[in-house]
Amino acid sequence: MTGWLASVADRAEIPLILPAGPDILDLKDPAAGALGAWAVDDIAATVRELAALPDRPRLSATIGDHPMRPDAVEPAARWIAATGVDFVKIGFAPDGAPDRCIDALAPLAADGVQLVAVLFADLWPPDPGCLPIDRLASAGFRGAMLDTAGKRHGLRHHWHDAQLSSFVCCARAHGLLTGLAGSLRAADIPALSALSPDYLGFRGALCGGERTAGIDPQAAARIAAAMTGSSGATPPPRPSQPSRS
Ligand SMILES: O=C[C@H](O)COP(=O)(O)O
Repeated sequence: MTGWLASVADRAEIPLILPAGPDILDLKDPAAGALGAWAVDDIAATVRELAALPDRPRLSATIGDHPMRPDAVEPAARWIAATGVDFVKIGFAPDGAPDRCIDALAPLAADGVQLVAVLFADLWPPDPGCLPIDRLASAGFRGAMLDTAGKRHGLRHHWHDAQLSSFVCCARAHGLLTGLAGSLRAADIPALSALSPDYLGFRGALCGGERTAGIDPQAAARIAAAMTGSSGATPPPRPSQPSRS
């Protein structure tokens, strides 16, 4: 069954999205770039706040947009991992030294940190054979997600569904969790759910179209309903809300 991920820009958005029941709450500041990072203190506070929630969503956090250099990427990932978040998301582009960055992160994965690679579908060729999936698996990454760095066009503008399906199959065959995102809309959900990724990721669609606008609870409810309709699943129980600070 395909789950869904919701990106939230700050702590104030969390009570707005929780009623929609995302499987993964993704702490990411869209105003600060494709993988804009939250302040570490805010991530750590959110980890603490949500720990007490029954059936809480898992938490992912992005490390920010960095050049593909091990000395930039590895310390940022280590810093975010120290917050205790469930998944640390790291962006990979073909320019620079993505392979060396992946290798530099292997010790973190060996320490038990669940790393998720975000591969930018508008920067890599639309062929899973060109992606470093083998290397990610060997380095101990937990997952690989296709997303877009630019937000003008959606994921399916850059990769056809057959190519996305190959990505899902290839990453899964390597034992990785698989995710698809990139300006996805409710209309994309049936076709992409049919490819059986582990999750679909959303931000813009939760804000009524503009990803730097705040979460719109009604738009979020529409995405939740579309996800439930596609999976045939029972809606998840409504979690209680964390205290605001
Ligand atoms: O991780 C998922 C992204 O936040 C998706 O954002 P987007 O729907 O605005 O492309």
